[in-house]
Amino acid sequence: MQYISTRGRAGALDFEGATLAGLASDGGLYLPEHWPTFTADEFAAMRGLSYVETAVRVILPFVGESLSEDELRDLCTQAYGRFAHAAVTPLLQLDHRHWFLELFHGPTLAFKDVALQLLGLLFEKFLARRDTHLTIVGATSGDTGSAAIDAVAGRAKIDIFMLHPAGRVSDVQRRQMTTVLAPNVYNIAIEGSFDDAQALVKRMFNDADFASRFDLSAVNSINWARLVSQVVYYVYAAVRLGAPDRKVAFAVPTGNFGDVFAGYVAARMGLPIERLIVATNVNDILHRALREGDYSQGTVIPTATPSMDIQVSSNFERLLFDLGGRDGIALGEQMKGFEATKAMRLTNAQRDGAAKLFTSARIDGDAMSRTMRWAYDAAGQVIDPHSAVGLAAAHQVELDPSVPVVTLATAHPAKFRDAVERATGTRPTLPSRAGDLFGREERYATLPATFEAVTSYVAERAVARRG
Ligand SMILES: Cc1ncc(COP(=O)(O)O)c(C=O)c1O
Ligand SMILES: N[C@@H](CCOP(=O)(O)O)C(=O)O
Repeated sequence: MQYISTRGRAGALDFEGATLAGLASDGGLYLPEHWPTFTADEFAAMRGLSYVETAVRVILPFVGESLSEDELRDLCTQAYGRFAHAAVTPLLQLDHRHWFLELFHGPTLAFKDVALQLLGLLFEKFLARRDTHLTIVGATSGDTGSAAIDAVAGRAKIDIFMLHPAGRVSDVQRRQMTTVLAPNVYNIAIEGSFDDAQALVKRMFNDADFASRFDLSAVNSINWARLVSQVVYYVYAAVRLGAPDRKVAFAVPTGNFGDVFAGYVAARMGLPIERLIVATNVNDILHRALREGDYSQGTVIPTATPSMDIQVSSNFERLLFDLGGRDGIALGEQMKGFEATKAMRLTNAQRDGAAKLFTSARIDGDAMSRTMRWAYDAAGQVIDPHSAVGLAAAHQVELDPSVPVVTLATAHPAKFRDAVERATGTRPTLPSRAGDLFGREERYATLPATFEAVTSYVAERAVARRG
């Protein structure tokens, strides 16, 4: 399997190359050159499989020659062995048609662990084959950072520089990152928004000298290897609810469009998905894009769902590429226009293609809080604010009532204790696997959101680490 760039000018890479590169050299994102598919019988045969075996079946067609089936099984066994639930991503029934897919049983209590536990191991495996020392630069609105740091802390051939927006992540999220004192971990609080942090990261990749000098790589969902492991839980949940004989809908709390794009990939692989409901908070660029074709960047508004406070959704580019006939040169022009003006209109092909599978809903803070209370009173569940945005959207969108609707529960409520307590009166406690977060020393730098400040910070430390 080869991977091609959404902007059509970078050379194709195999799975190993695309994983290590992260972002393509033309600024585009990698996608497989074609979508592997499963037959209905092959999906039906997955009903009895464990999470690890489902992961092996789903991911194997994407890895090509980069990993043997046994190597992949070994990595998945290690990655998902660290989850606190035997089902890895269990399904919980909320009422007669709504389900919760709990994705937060990993070490850092958010869905990011599903992908990053595996990605950390993939990096290690691939680096053992080469004489390369990777410098990971990443941007986080709270959850990717802690999951990535947990996955790579202490690994010999990797340094990680993680940018988060200062003061805009929860205290638990920040401490999960900043109390990891491993010598290869650098946390940077950026005086700006997540979008500023993400733009700085992309600019570092687009600076060819800087990127090659330090062998940059990515842990954000711009890295294809992040997304492929997220496809697994769509399949795992859907076959348990009757797929392929029955269609299933998914409601996905969305920010960078990575998680819901993994659902799109599952659909392209043949999984019968009735609808993918894109749930945004008031930072609603995706809702406007899907409803009106207007992809224009607004100012980020801080909310009680900080991980979704995003106004430029990186993975939307992958969807536009796939829906627009995979014309990388044309998409490259469209994206350049967006980068220059902060606005773009979707083409008719992109809008019509998206409308076949996606529906969106914009959920404000009141609706989010009401849904947290509904989950508590009606279903006896304390849920996190991001998952509540997804569930509110699942309640709002009209669908055939016989279709089960699965909301992706993307974080443990204890990560957002203040918001949960405000909405429900209950303060969730941190599971013991989070450790003594509040008794540990924190370490991080605070920097202005400028390219010069961040690159000189990274360069100085990356040079020192390489000796
Ligand atoms: C808890 C939580 N929910 C939802 C999202 C949005 O997911 P995505 O960025 O893949 O759209 C994030 C961040 O990515 C998150 O951390
Ligand atoms: N919500 C994310 C933002 C980064 O998204 P990613 O999926 O591209 O890593 C976070 O928690 O950091």
